[in-house]
Amino acid sequence: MPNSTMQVSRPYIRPESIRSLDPTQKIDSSVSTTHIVEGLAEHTVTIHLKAKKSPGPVHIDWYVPLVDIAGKWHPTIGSDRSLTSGWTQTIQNYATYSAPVYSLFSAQSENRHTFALSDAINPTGIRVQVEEDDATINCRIVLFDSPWPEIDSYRITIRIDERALPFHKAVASTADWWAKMDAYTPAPVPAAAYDPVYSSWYSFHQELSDQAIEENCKWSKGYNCKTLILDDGWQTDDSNKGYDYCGDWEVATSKFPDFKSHVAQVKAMDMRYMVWFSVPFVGKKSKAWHRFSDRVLPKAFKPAPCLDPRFAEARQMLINCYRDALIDWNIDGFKLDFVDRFTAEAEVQSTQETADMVAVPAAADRLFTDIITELRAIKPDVLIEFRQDYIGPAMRKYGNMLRAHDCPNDALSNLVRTIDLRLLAGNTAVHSDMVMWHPEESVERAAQQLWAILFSVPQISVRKGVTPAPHEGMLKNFMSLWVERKELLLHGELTPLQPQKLYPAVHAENAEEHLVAVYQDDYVVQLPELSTPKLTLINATQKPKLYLEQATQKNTYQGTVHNCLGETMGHISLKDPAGIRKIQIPASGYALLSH
Ligand SMILES: OC[C@H]1O[C@H](OC[C@H]2O[C@H](O[C@]3(CO)O[C@H](CO)[C@@H](O)[C@@H]3O)[C@H](O)[C@@H](O)[C@@H]2O)[C@H](O)[C@@H](O)[C@H]1O
Repeated sequence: MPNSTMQVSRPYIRPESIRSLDPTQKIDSSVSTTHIVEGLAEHTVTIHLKAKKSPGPVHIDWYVPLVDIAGKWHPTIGSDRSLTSGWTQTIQNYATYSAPVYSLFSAQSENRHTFALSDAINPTGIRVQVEEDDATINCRIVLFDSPWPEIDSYRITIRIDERALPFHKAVASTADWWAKMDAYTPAPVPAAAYDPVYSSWYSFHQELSDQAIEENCKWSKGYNCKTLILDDGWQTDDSNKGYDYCGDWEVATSKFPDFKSHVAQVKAMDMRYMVWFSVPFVGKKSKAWHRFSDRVLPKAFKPAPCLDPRFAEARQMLINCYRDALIDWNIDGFKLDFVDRFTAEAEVQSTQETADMVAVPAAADRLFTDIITELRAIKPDVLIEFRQDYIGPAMRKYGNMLRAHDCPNDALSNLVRTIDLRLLAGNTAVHSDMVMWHPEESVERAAQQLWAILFSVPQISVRKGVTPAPHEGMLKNFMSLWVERKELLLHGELTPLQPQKLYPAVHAENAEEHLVAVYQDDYVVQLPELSTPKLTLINATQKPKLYLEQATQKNTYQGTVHNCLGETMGHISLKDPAGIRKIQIPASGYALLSH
C-alpha cells in the first residue's frame, strides 16, 4: 500500500490513484478534473481494458488530512457516526440499495469532505478508513467486484465537495447533482404523496378483514389520514408472518370476500388505497415458486427465494401483476417492498429461459423502469412507496414516497431515519415509519413518537378501540398542527443539527414561521435573529423546560404555551435581551409565538 502522506496532494484523484487488483488485468486510466467552484471538483475517471471482457476489481484511492473532521455520514450508517465505527468495512451501493455518497464533517456539522459517484446503478463499494500511521483518511472506491457484462471501457465521475457548507447542504447538493442527470430524473411527486397515511401493518399485522380496515379508515380520517396502505396479509389466509405465501398475489377471500367492492368502499370515504407487495419473493408455498424455482437468485432463500430479474419472463410476471392490480382493483398505488434483495449474484442457468442480462442491479433498474412506465401510462399520479434503504437516485426515478425503515415504538430511530432520508430526498415525499405505542404508555411519551416524525409525512398504525381517549386527543392535536404546517415542515428550509449526536434539535423555516423541535434534554437552542412573523418551539423531551440562547431580536415574540393535548397552559414572551434563558414548556408540549 502506498504511503498515505505521499498521497495527500491535489487533485485527489490522478491516474496513479487507480489500480487493478488482478495483476493480469491490464488497464489504462485517465482522469479529467473540472473545478466547478472553489472547493468543489468533479473528477471523471476513464478506465480502458486491453480487451473486451467482464472486468475484475479496480480500486480508486485518495487520502485526506484528518484535520477538523469529527464525524461521518452515509445513507446506511445507522446511529454510530464516529470516525472508526465500521471503518474497515466496504459499504455497498447499487440501484436498489443506498446511494454512493459519503460525507465527513466537523464537530460543528460543517462539511469537510463529501464525495459521491455518478454511477448509482451498478454495484460500487466505498471504504473510508482512518489511517492510524499518520492521521489521514483513506477514501477508497471499489469497482467491478461483482458480475459485470463484457466491456472495453468504463467512465465514472467522482464529485468531491470540500466547501465549508453545513453538512446537510453538501449532502443535498449531491442529490441535486444526481437529479439533474438524465439517468436519474426523479419521478413527479403528486400532492397526494404528502398526505398522512393510515397503515395496517403494526395495528393488524396479517390479521386483516375488510370490515376492520374500513372501520379504521373511517376512524383515521378523523386524524387527517387520506391514504390507506393495506400491508402484508391480504394475499394469504395464513396470519403467522413470514413470506412463504408471497408470489401469487391473489387476494385471500377469507379476509376480503369481495376486494374490488372493499376498495370502492374505502375510496368512497375519499381515501386513497395502496397495497403492499414484497417484489422479489416467490415463497415456497406459492404457485409462482413451482414456475420460477430455477430462475431465483442463488443466495440463501431467507426470508424467501427471490426472483432473478435477469430473466425477462420473471420481470414480465411482476409487471403484469402490478398492471392488473391497478386496473382490476382500481387502487391508487403500491408499497413495493424488499427490493434491496435484488443483490449482485452469480449467473443462473434455467432450462426454460436464457437470461437477457448479466448484472442483477442493472436488471432491477430495467424492471422498475418498465413497471413505472406501464403503471404511469394507466394512472399518471400512481403512488409508489419504497423503504429505507432503497432510497438512492435510481429509486427516485420510480418512487415518489420514501419511508423510514421499520422502527416500531422507537422515537429516536424514527427521528434519525426520517431526517437522514430528507437529506437526499429532494422533493420526493419522505414518510415516517408507522407510528405506534403501547396503550398504557403515558400520553406525553406517546407524543414523543409523533414529535420524532415531525419533518416527514406521518404514517399512523394504531387502532380504533385500543387507543385510549387522551391519546386520541393528543393524536388529533398533533395531526392538526402538522397539517397546518405541512408546507413549512416538508418544504421549508430544514436545518438538522449535529448528525453525530443524532439530531438533538431540528429547525425549519419559511417566510411565515421559524420552528424548532428539541429532542435532547437540557439542550441549549441557538435562536438566530428572526424575521418571520411566527415562532414555534417544540419540547419533544420529557423535561418541562427548554433552554434558549437567542440573538438580539428586532421583534418581541409572545404567545401561548400548550401541552401535548393542545390545552393552553400559560403565556410566554421572549422580550428579554440576548442570552441564555430557561422557559417552561410541559414535556411533549409546545409554544406558539408571534410578533
Ligand atoms: O411483512 C410486511 C412488512 O415488511 C417489511 O418489514 C419486514 C420486517 O421488518 C422488521 O424486521 C426487521 C427488523 O430490522 O427488518 C428486516 C426487514 O427489513 C427484517 O429482516 C428484520 O427482522 C419488522 O420488525 C418486522 O415486523 C417486519 O416484518 C416492511 O418494512 C413493513 O413495513 C411491512 O410491510
